[in-house]
Amino acid sequence: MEDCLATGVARTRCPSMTNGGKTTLTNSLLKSLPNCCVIHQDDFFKPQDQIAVGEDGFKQWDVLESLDMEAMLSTVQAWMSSPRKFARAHGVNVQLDASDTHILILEGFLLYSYKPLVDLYSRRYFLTVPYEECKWRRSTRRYMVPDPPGLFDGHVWPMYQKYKREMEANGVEVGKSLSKMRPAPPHWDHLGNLKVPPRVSPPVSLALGPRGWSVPAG
Ligand SMILES: Nc1ncnc2c1ncn2[C@@H]1O[C@H](COP(=O)(O)OP(=O)(O)OP(=O)(O)O)[C@@H](O)[C@H]1O
Ligand SMILES: NC(=O)c1ccc[n+]([C@@H]2O[C@H](CO)[C@@H](O)[C@H]2O)c1
Repeated sequence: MEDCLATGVARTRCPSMTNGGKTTLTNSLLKSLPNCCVIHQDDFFKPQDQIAVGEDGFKQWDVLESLDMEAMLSTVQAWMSSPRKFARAHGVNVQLDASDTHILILEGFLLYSYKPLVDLYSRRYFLTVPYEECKWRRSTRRYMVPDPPGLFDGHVWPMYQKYKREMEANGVEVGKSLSKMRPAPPHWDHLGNLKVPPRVSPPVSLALGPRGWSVPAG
């Protein structure tokens, strides 16, 4: 993540499967990175009465159509048009004496499945935990709408696998060559000096072991 600090404007993403630890990681990064904003994909769930019920009888929370991704994209664009104004409006303490570095973290479970956002990244991360660990963590969670019995195996896990397969098929999977990744645009600081664009590195996959220690994968 330290590469982001060398850039003028950096956008990074912290997606993972459900309960992969992205909120925990994001909160930790927020504490240590200057001028850092976060946008949570979960804040863009549509109202409950707009969530479709599938043939399996489950409310389809884990599909892209259950999220207002246009609204999320607009929020990202608001940050892009003025990171400083966005940070102030969201209560982030803007450090004027530091370099004019601004960082946006997008945190969510379906970030790589919405093309307009996929095209905006400058760093990508994907956290995974094994099935058993994921199922156990999920069983301890209480969402605004509690999971009905069988939701994990009947809907959550199959959708995770489906979208992950699609990501891979679309070339968004981890471990792709550098040339497939676009660098962020150059950025000028407040004195008009061109800042070095971020060094483009391949997306990083962090696989979390059963007790959550992360190791780079692939
Ligand atoms: N490194 C870790 N080791 C062990 N447990 C962890 C670790 N990181 C997160 N957890 C636990 O896993 C659970 C899910 O964590 P977190 O909320 O950060 O995941 P998430 O990916 O944001 O989940 P969701 O998709 O539901 O929003 C929490 O109970 C958290 O305490
Ligand atoms: N945040 C919510 O309102 C909500 C409601 C029902 C289910 N979920 C779950 O959140 C996860 C993503 O963080 C998905 O797996 C949803 O099932 C969220």
